[in-house]
Amino acid sequence: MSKPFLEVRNLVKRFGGLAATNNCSLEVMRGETHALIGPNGAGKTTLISQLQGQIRPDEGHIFLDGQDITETSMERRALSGMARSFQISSVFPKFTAIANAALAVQARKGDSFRFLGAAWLDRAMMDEAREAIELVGLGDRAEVLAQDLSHGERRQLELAMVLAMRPSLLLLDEPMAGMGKQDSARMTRLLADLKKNYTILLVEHDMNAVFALADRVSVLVAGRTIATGSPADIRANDDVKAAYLGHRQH
Ligand SMILES: Nc1ncnc2c1ncn2[C@@H]1O[C@H](COP(=O)(O)OP(=O)(O)OP(=O)(O)O)[C@@H](O)[C@H]1O
Repeated sequence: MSKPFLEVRNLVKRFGGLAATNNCSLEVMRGETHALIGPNGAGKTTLISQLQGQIRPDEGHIFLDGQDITETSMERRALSGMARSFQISSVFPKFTAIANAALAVQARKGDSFRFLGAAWLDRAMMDEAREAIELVGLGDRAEVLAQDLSHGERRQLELAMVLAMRPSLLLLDEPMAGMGKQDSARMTRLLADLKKNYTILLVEHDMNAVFALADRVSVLVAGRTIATGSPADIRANDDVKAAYLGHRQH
Protein backbone atom coordinates (compact mmCIF):
# COMPACT_ATOMS: atom_id res chain seq x y z
CA MET A 1 0.00 0.00 0.00
CA SER A 2 1.50 3.37 -0.97
CA LYS A 3 1.95 6.13 1.56
CA PRO A 4 -0.66 8.86 1.85
CA PHE A 5 0.24 12.22 0.29
CA LEU A 6 -1.54 14.01 3.13
CA GLU A 7 -1.82 12.42 6.53
CA VAL A 8 -3.65 13.93 9.47
CA ARG A 9 -2.97 12.16 12.73
CA ASN A 10 -5.03 12.66 15.89
CA LEU A 11 -5.56 16.37 15.38
CA VAL A 12 -7.13 18.24 18.27
CA LYS A 13 -8.13 21.91 18.20
CA ARG A 14 -10.01 23.35 21.12
CA PHE A 15 -11.93 26.60 21.25
CA GLY A 16 -12.46 27.04 24.98
CA GLY A 17 -14.24 23.91 26.13
CA LEU A 18 -15.18 22.80 22.62
CA ALA A 19 -12.94 20.43 20.65
CA ALA A 20 -13.72 21.50 17.06
CA THR A 21 -11.41 18.76 15.82
CA ASN A 22 -11.27 15.96 18.31
CA ASN A 23 -8.66 13.31 17.56
CA CYS A 24 -9.26 13.70 13.85
CA SER A 25 -7.34 11.43 11.48
CA LEU A 26 -7.48 11.40 7.69
CA GLU A 27 -5.44 10.13 4.76
CA VAL A 28 -5.48 11.51 1.25
CA MET A 29 -3.63 9.58 -1.45
CA ARG A 30 -1.74 11.28 -4.27
CA GLY A 31 -4.00 11.94 -7.25
CA GLU A 32 -7.15 11.28 -5.27
CA THR A 33 -10.19 13.51 -4.95
CA HIS A 34 -11.20 13.06 -1.34
CA ALA A 35 -14.40 14.65 -0.11
CA LEU A 36 -14.94 15.64 3.48
CA ILE A 37 -18.56 15.77 4.52
CA GLY A 38 -20.31 16.16 7.83
CA PRO A 39 -23.12 18.03 9.55
CA ASN A 40 -22.88 21.78 10.19
CA GLY A 41 -20.38 22.49 12.93
CA ALA A 42 -18.62 19.12 12.52
CA GLY A 43 -15.24 20.85 12.25
CA LYS A 44 -14.59 20.71 8.51
CA THR A 45 -13.48 24.32 8.10
CA THR A 46 -11.42 24.14 11.29
CA LEU A 47 -9.63 21.10 9.87
CA ILE A 48 -8.95 22.85 6.54
CA SER A 49 -7.61 25.90 8.40
CA GLN A 50 -5.20 23.66 10.31
CA LEU A 51 -4.06 22.02 7.09
CA GLN A 52 -3.46 25.42 5.54
CA GLY A 53 -1.60 26.57 8.65
CA GLN A 54 -3.94 29.41 9.56
CA ILE A 55 -4.86 27.67 12.82
CA ARG A 56 -2.37 25.68 14.90
CA PRO A 57 -3.56 22.39 16.39
CA ASP A 58 -3.32 21.81 20.14
CA GLU A 59 -2.38 18.18 19.57
CA GLY A 60 -1.63 15.86 16.70
CA HIS A 61 0.37 15.97 13.47
CA ILE A 62 0.01 16.81 9.80
CA PHE A 63 2.28 15.18 7.23
CA LEU A 64 2.56 16.28 3.61
CA ASP A 65 4.41 13.88 1.36
CA GLY A 66 6.00 12.27 4.42
CA GLN A 67 7.19 15.57 5.97
CA ASP A 68 5.84 16.69 9.30
CA ILE A 69 4.45 20.17 8.54
CA THR A 70 2.54 20.66 11.80
CA GLU A 71 4.75 23.60 12.76
CA THR A 72 5.37 24.92 9.25
CA SER A 73 4.15 28.45 8.50
CA MET A 74 1.20 29.09 6.22
CA GLU A 75 3.48 30.81 3.67
CA ARG A 76 5.87 27.88 3.47
CA ARG A 77 3.00 25.44 3.12
CA ALA A 78 1.62 27.50 0.25
CA LEU A 79 5.00 27.56 -1.43
CA SER A 80 5.36 23.82 -0.99
CA GLY A 81 2.14 23.36 -2.92
CA MET A 82 -0.67 23.33 -0.40
CA ALA A 83 -3.27 25.75 -1.69
CA ARG A 84 -6.63 26.64 -0.22
CA SER A 85 -9.21 28.21 -2.47
CA PHE A 86 -9.17 31.94 -2.08
CA GLN A 87 -12.26 33.44 -0.54
CA ILE A 88 -14.17 36.01 -2.52
CA SER A 89 -12.89 38.66 -0.13
CA SER A 90 -9.35 38.13 -1.41
CA VAL A 91 -10.30 38.90 -5.01
CA PHE A 92 -9.54 42.53 -5.91
CA PRO A 93 -12.86 43.83 -7.24
CA LYS A 94 -11.43 46.69 -9.27
CA PHE A 95 -8.86 44.53 -11.02
CA THR A 96 -9.63 42.45 -14.08
CA ALA A 97 -9.93 38.69 -13.78
CA ILE A 98 -6.56 38.19 -15.41
CA ALA A 99 -4.86 40.79 -13.19
CA ASN A 100 -6.15 38.92 -10.15
CA ALA A 101 -4.72 35.69 -11.53
CA ALA A 102 -1.42 37.47 -12.25
CA LEU A 103 -1.26 38.53 -8.61
CA ALA A 104 -1.61 34.91 -7.56
CA VAL A 105 1.24 33.96 -9.91
CA GLN A 106 3.29 36.76 -8.38
CA ALA A 107 2.49 35.52 -4.87
CA ARG A 108 3.72 32.07 -5.82
CA LYS A 109 6.98 33.56 -7.02
CA GLY A 110 7.52 34.77 -3.50
CA ASP A 111 6.23 38.32 -3.73
CA SER A 112 3.53 39.47 -1.42
CA PHE A 113 0.10 40.48 -2.66
CA ARG A 114 0.86 43.87 -1.20
CA PHE A 115 3.58 44.65 -3.71
CA LEU A 116 1.56 45.15 -6.79
CA GLY A 117 4.84 45.71 -8.62
CA ALA A 118 4.89 45.12 -12.31
CA ALA A 119 2.98 41.85 -12.37
CA TRP A 120 1.32 42.64 -15.64
CA LEU A 121 4.48 43.87 -17.30
CA ASP A 122 6.01 40.45 -16.92
CA ARG A 123 5.11 38.46 -20.01
CA ALA A 124 5.75 35.05 -18.48
CA MET A 125 3.53 35.82 -15.51
CA MET A 126 0.75 37.03 -17.77
CA ASP A 127 0.98 33.87 -19.84
CA GLU A 128 0.64 31.78 -16.69
CA ALA A 129 -2.26 33.92 -15.51
CA ARG A 130 -4.03 33.48 -18.84
CA GLU A 131 -3.48 29.74 -18.72
CA ALA A 132 -5.11 29.59 -15.26
CA ILE A 133 -8.02 31.78 -16.40
CA GLU A 134 -8.57 29.56 -19.43
CA LEU A 135 -8.34 26.37 -17.36
CA VAL A 136 -11.39 27.49 -15.38
CA GLY A 137 -13.33 28.51 -18.48
CA LEU A 138 -13.05 32.28 -18.01
CA GLY A 139 -10.95 32.88 -21.14
CA ASP A 140 -13.46 35.26 -22.70
CA ARG A 141 -13.97 37.12 -19.39
CA ALA A 142 -10.27 37.76 -18.73
CA GLU A 143 -10.51 41.53 -19.17
CA VAL A 144 -13.69 41.97 -17.13
CA LEU A 145 -13.33 43.61 -13.72
CA ALA A 146 -13.78 41.09 -10.92
CA GLN A 147 -16.62 43.20 -9.53
CA ASP A 148 -18.55 42.76 -12.78
CA LEU A 149 -18.31 38.97 -12.78
CA SER A 150 -21.30 36.91 -11.66
CA HIS A 151 -21.08 35.06 -8.34
CA GLY A 152 -20.37 31.79 -10.16
CA GLU A 153 -17.69 33.41 -12.29
CA ARG A 154 -16.02 34.89 -9.21
CA ARG A 155 -15.82 31.42 -7.70
CA GLN A 156 -14.24 30.24 -10.96
CA LEU A 157 -11.77 33.11 -10.64
CA GLU A 158 -10.89 32.02 -7.09
CA LEU A 159 -10.14 28.60 -8.49
CA ALA A 160 -7.96 30.13 -11.23
CA MET A 161 -6.03 31.98 -8.51
CA VAL A 162 -5.44 28.73 -6.65
CA LEU A 163 -4.32 26.99 -9.83
CA ALA A 164 -1.90 29.84 -10.52
CA MET A 165 -0.17 28.78 -7.29
CA ARG A 166 0.70 25.47 -9.07
CA PRO A 167 -0.59 23.46 -6.13
CA SER A 168 0.25 19.85 -5.39
CA LEU A 169 -2.74 19.67 -3.04
CA LEU A 170 -5.92 21.66 -3.55
CA LEU A 171 -7.94 22.41 -0.44
CA LEU A 172 -11.41 23.42 -1.62
CA ASP A 173 -13.74 24.66 1.07
CA GLU A 174 -17.28 24.65 -0.30
CA PRO A 175 -16.58 25.72 -3.89
CA MET A 176 -20.31 25.46 -4.69
CA ALA A 177 -21.47 27.61 -1.76
CA GLY A 178 -24.09 30.15 -2.74
CA MET A 179 -24.39 28.83 -6.28
CA GLY A 180 -27.55 28.06 -8.17
CA LYS A 181 -28.08 24.74 -9.91
CA GLN A 182 -26.57 25.80 -13.21
CA ASP A 183 -23.40 27.27 -11.70
CA SER A 184 -22.99 24.25 -9.42
CA ALA A 185 -23.24 21.94 -12.39
CA ARG A 186 -20.66 24.02 -14.26
CA MET A 187 -18.28 24.00 -11.28
CA THR A 188 -18.77 20.22 -10.92
CA ARG A 189 -17.80 19.73 -14.58
CA LEU A 190 -14.80 21.97 -14.11
CA LEU A 191 -13.61 20.05 -11.05
CA ALA A 192 -14.24 16.74 -12.81
CA ASP A 193 -11.79 17.94 -15.41
CA LEU A 194 -9.23 19.26 -12.91
CA LYS A 195 -9.31 16.15 -10.76
CA LYS A 196 -7.42 14.26 -13.47
CA ASN A 197 -4.35 16.35 -12.70
CA TYR A 198 -4.61 17.28 -9.04
CA THR A 199 -4.89 15.86 -5.56
CA ILE A 200 -7.99 17.45 -4.06
CA LEU A 201 -9.48 17.62 -0.60
CA LEU A 202 -13.01 18.89 -1.10
CA VAL A 203 -15.34 20.10 1.63
CA GLU A 204 -18.80 20.36 0.16
CA HIS A 205 -22.42 20.21 1.25
CA ASP A 206 -23.70 19.60 -2.29
CA MET A 207 -24.01 15.82 -2.22
CA ASN A 208 -24.58 15.58 -5.98
CA ALA A 209 -21.19 17.19 -6.47
CA VAL A 210 -19.56 15.06 -3.77
CA PHE A 211 -20.80 11.79 -5.16
CA ALA A 212 -19.99 12.82 -8.73
CA LEU A 213 -16.42 13.89 -7.95
CA ALA A 214 -15.03 11.96 -5.00
CA ASP A 215 -12.92 8.85 -5.26
CA ARG A 216 -13.30 8.48 -1.51
CA VAL A 217 -15.37 10.24 1.10
CA SER A 218 -14.63 10.82 4.79
CA VAL A 219 -17.36 11.73 7.22
CA LEU A 220 -16.59 14.10 10.05
CA VAL A 221 -18.90 14.18 13.04
CA ALA A 222 -18.15 16.19 16.20
CA GLY A 223 -14.54 16.73 15.13
CA ARG A 224 -13.76 13.10 14.40
CA THR A 225 -13.69 11.01 11.22
CA ILE A 226 -16.33 8.33 11.71
CA ALA A 227 -16.05 6.67 8.29
CA THR A 228 -13.97 6.70 5.12
CA GLY A 229 -14.84 4.82 1.98
CA SER A 230 -16.01 4.88 -1.60
CA PRO A 231 -19.09 7.01 -2.30
CA ALA A 232 -21.15 3.79 -2.52
CA ASP A 233 -19.84 2.55 0.85
CA ILE A 234 -20.56 5.86 2.49
CA ARG A 235 -24.10 6.03 1.15
CA ALA A 236 -24.77 2.57 2.57
CA ASN A 237 -23.06 3.15 5.94
CA ASP A 238 -25.52 3.01 8.84
CA ASP A 239 -23.36 5.16 11.16
CA VAL A 240 -23.29 7.86 8.50
CA LYS A 241 -27.04 7.71 8.00
CA ALA A 242 -27.53 7.96 11.76
CA ALA A 243 -25.13 10.90 12.05
CA TYR A 244 -27.07 12.84 9.43
CA LEU A 245 -30.49 12.21 10.95
CA GLY A 246 -31.75 15.48 12.34
CA HIS A 247 -28.86 17.39 10.71
CA ARG A 248 -30.39 18.83 7.56
CA GLN A 249 -27.68 20.30 5.35
CA HIS A 250 -27.94 23.83 4.05
N1 LIG B 1 -12.75 30.75 15.99
C1 LIG B 1 -13.62 30.02 16.66
N2 LIG B 1 -13.91 30.27 17.96
C2 LIG B 1 -14.78 29.52 18.66
N3 LIG B 1 -15.44 28.47 18.14
C3 LIG B 1 -15.23 28.17 16.85
C4 LIG B 1 -14.31 28.91 16.04
N4 LIG B 1 -14.30 28.36 14.80
C5 LIG B 1 -15.16 27.34 14.83
N5 LIG B 1 -15.72 27.21 16.05
C6 LIG B 1 -16.68 26.18 16.45
O1 LIG B 1 -16.12 24.93 16.15
C7 LIG B 1 -17.10 24.03 15.64
C8 LIG B 1 -16.70 23.57 14.26
O2 LIG B 1 -16.86 24.65 13.34
P1 LIG B 1 -16.48 24.51 11.80
O3 LIG B 1 -16.76 25.83 11.16
O4 LIG B 1 -15.10 23.98 11.67
O5 LIG B 1 -17.52 23.42 11.30
P2 LIG B 1 -17.93 23.03 9.82
O6 LIG B 1 -18.02 21.55 9.79
O7 LIG B 1 -17.02 23.68 8.85
O8 LIG B 1 -19.37 23.68 9.74
P3 LIG B 1 -20.20 24.19 8.44
O9 LIG B 1 -20.54 22.98 7.67
O10 LIG B 1 -21.39 24.82 9.06
O11 LIG B 1 -19.32 25.17 7.71
C9 LIG B 1 -18.41 24.79 15.68
O12 LIG B 1 -19.08 24.46 16.86
C10 LIG B 1 -17.99 26.24 15.67
O13 LIG B 1 -18.95 27.04 16.32
